[in-house]
Formats: sequence, structure tokens, C-alpha cells
Amino acid sequence: MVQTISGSDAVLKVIESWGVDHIYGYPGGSYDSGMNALYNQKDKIKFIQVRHEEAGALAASADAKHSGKIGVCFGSAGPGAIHLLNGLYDAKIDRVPVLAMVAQVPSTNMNIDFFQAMNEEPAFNDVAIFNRTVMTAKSLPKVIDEAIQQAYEKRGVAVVTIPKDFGWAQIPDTYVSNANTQIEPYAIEPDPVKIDQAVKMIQAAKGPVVYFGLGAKHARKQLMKVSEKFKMPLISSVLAKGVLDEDYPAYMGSTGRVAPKPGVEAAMAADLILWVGNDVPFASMLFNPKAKVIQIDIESTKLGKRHHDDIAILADAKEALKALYKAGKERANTPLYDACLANKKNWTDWQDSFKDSTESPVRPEPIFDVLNKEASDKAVFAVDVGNTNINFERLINIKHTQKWTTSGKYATMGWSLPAAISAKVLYPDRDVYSLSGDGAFAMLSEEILTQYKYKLHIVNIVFSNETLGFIEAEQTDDSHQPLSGVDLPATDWAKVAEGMGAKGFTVRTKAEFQAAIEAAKDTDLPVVIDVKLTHKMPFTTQHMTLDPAYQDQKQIDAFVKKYDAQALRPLRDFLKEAKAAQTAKKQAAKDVKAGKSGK
Ligand SMILES: CC(=O)OP(=O)(O)O
Repeated sequence: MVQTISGSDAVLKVIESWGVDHIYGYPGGSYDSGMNALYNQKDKIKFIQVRHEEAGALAASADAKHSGKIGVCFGSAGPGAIHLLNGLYDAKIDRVPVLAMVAQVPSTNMNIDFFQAMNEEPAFNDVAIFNRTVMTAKSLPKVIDEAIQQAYEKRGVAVVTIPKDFGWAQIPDTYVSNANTQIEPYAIEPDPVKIDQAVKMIQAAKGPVVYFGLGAKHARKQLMKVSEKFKMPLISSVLAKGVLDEDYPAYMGSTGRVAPKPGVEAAMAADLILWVGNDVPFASMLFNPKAKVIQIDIESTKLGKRHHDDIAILADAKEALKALYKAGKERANTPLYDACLANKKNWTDWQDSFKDSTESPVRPEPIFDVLNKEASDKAVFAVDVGNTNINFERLINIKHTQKWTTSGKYATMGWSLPAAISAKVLYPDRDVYSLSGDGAFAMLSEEILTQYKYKLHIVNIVFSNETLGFIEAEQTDDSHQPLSGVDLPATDWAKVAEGMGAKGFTVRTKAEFQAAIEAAKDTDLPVVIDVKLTHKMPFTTQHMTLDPAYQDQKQIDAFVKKYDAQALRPLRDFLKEAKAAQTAKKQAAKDVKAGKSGK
């Protein structure tokens, strides 16, 4: 006799065969059989009960971002399913594999206006790369297997809708999963002719730079070697922060609104961009429009997508960088390279000058100074959307051994708590920090309950300044309108957290923050540190007004005063100095050759 198994147990067996050991969700009547299977297989797959399905989907997306492996979540029929959507869009838009199981009313009650029934497929059509309602109980394991393969292959969201009765039905326990058939695709090697052309273009450029994204995350050493050999400063996408150590001298950080000044200025001064594994939507606005572009990408649809290419190389980033390094000759320092290094030092010194500021409410620099010292080399940061992105991008001295995630191109607020849960579930031995503004924290703050329920020792830092700061700055600097709808009521987040079982602290100074971080070491509970943050907005790199060659002195004075930026100098100053130093060096060398060294 053929052994049988319930449809939902068969589903979990397939999911487990792909190496998944936990699933996020919230029970509902239509998902009873799924809960029954999770109970039956609790030794193999852990159920993480989030308190809102959106958080489950975000945590699943964060699992995929952290580990590269598929994240799995579920929602019950109707509202439970629809609540998943926001988290699933994060996975879709940041292109990571997620499986969402969506419960449906029993097949006999579908399409007849039943309680909590809705036509779920159309609702998930846009978000999913694979979106199917299972038609028979027997096909359940095969459809789940297919969904997982599709999610990996197409780097997106697979949605499987499961009518309630199919999950309970007994089916033959004979299905064999496809998980063991999967192999890593071969890295595509670059065309040597294109590599030769690219090397010539790089050698001829006056100020070439590298602009890399997450497509180059496996090519850390090659990025540094190419930069050193051809004297190219490195600029990254926001999300590729952490591929290189922050203190690597030629790494200028990212470019764009959240970026530090050296990255923004280097991008505008470059005359050639070596664009590697990067798909940033604003990218065409962030660079010198006259710069030449050599682009390397593993997907042909990315070539020329964000910027006109002079040379397009279809290849794996690591292979292409290796080939460039091998094919080219070492270059002498360019003035732009020297100027960028000096500019970075000027910016870092300026940021550091606020590290011990005693202003209260506190500035972000003292808080991040403590974090930089306290976070271990293995720390994981879950970073929410808003000014927290800006402060994290500029002030965390990331190490490549640490990890961090945010909601990137989708940029949903509410990211940090579910992402921190994902980090602690995946890496229980690593120190995990969630960082959010008071707006973003409020959006999914109920997830402190999840942290408490599973005894996840996460340090949640809330930057409270009673405003949607990122939007406030936009209304002030971009649209020049009166502030409208951005103010938030003062809230005692430490008290809220205590009510949910966490340990709460309120801090207004660096010393208080340091003390809270010390106290956090003495508890296994989740911790919430409500940092009462200054209302001063971060230095704007988007509307930077520092250079008298381009701006009116009065404007510059007002800008410098607003951001306490007296010590900051424009990149052009360093370029002039670098050019003068190189001319003097050349002249000295000529003099020595001509026997006029004066010695
Ligand atoms: C979205 C937003 O403006 O958030 P914050 O207040 O953290 O900047």
C-alpha cells in the first residue's frame, strides 16, 4: 500500500528539502492544515509567529538578503494574504527569492462570494514571478517545488495559493524534491577584445573611477586591486556599502542623496566610470554627464539601462575585474585620485569633530561613535528607511565581515524590526541592531512582541526627533513648501517597549547611550533605546553649496552656518593642490635629471 501524507505536510517536506528551517506567518482558519503540519514537523521547521503578516514577508525578504537563500512566509485567506503584499514588494524590487504561501477558502467555496474569499491570483499578479492556485491536492508538493525553483532562477517572489481542503487531503507520500538538482551557474567570462578596449580607455582617462553595486559583492579583492593598479577611486551604490571596509582609503562611499560628500563629488568630477554590477535608478543623474562609461554586468538587460555605455561587457564582475587587472599596466597617481583621498580625510575629520558633541537632544555622530566601538566584527544592522539611511551610510564604519540590510529600491518604512528578527533567527550568536526613526519604528513596532516571544536579544535603536525628517528635508530643500504633515507626536518608546516585555531606555546624551548599551549586555531580553535626537537635518549632499567657483558667497555662508561646515572644503580645492603637487614633483624630477638638484 502506498503511504499517504497530508497536502500541507507534503508542502513542508519539500520546503525543508531546500534547506529552509523556519517560516514566518500568522495563523488563520484557512491555514489550519499548514499550522497542523508545522506542529507535526516542528523539529525540522521552526514556525516564527510574527504579529503582522507584512512583518513576516519583510523578514522572509530579509532572510534572502542576509543569506542568499529563499525566505518563506504565509498568510491566511483574504486579509492575511493581502497584508503580505508590502513585504513581498520589497523582495520583488530588491530581487531576492521569497516563497509566499497564501491560504484560500475550501475549493468547494471558491468563486461563490464566501467568507474571506477573494480572487487572490490577480492581487499577486504584479508582485510575483510565479503565481498559481493549486488545482489538486496531489499536485501540491510539485507546485511548491516549481515555485521555489522559479523564485531562485528569476530572483523574485513565488506565490502559491492553497485551498484549505487540499492542505488536509491525504495524498501519496511519493514526491521527490528537485532541490538536489540545483547547481551554481558558471561565471560568464568577458570578451578579451572588449577588455583590451576598456584598458585603453581607462589608461587614457584623466580621472577614472569605479562605481560598483551588489553585483560585485563577491569581488572585494578584485575591486581593490583594480583601484590600486589604475588609481581609480571607488564609489558604491548605497546597498553595496560593506563590500569594502569603510576605512579603505580609496573608497569614497556611495553617491546620491543619502551618500557622503566624497562619493558625490568624485562621481561628478570623474571623466570615466567603470560601472560594475550596479542598477541604481538615479545613477544617470549622479555622474558627470560627459563621462565615458565602461559597464560590466552579468545580465544583458542591464547594459546601457541606466546610462549610455561606451563599452559594454557582459560578464561576471569578478572575472571581468580580474581580466582588466591582468591586461593593464600600473598607472601613476592621477590628481583626481590624490584629491579624492584628501577629500575623504577632510570629510571624515569633519564628521569626527562632532563625536563628542554635548548638544542635547543629541547629534547622530556621538551615537554612531559608540556603535562603531561597541558593535562586533560580526554585527548585523537592520536599517530603516529615512534619515536613518543617511546617518548609517555616512557614520557607520562598516567592516566587510559585518552585515547590513535595508529596503533598497522599494524603500518601505518598517523594515528594521522584521529584518532584525531575521538576522537573529539566522545568526543567533551575532550581535544584532535595528536602527529606525520614530516614524518607521511606529509602523511595525508590534514586532517587539515577536522579539520578546522568541527571546531574541536585539538592540533596537529608535532615533526620535518627532518628525519625518527625510520628508521634511525634501519639503524644505526640494519643493520649498511649508512643512506639511511631517510632524509626529512625542512618544515614550522606552515605556511602550517595557509594556511589550522589552527593556527600555531613554537617552539624550552620548554618555546615556553608552550606559544603555552597557546595560543591554546584562539582559537576554530585546532592548529598545529611544534616542532623543536633534531636529537638525543631516548635511545635504544633494544641494551642497561650498564652492565659490559655482555659487554665490552669501549662499555658501548660509549653508556653512546651517550645517556647521566651516572645516569642509570642496573637492576642487584638493584637485588644485594635487595638480600643483604633481607639477612640482615632475619639475623636481626634471631638475634632478638635468643636474640642477641644488644639492
Ligand atoms: C521617512 C522618514 O522621513 O523617516 P525619518 O524621520 O527617519 O527621516
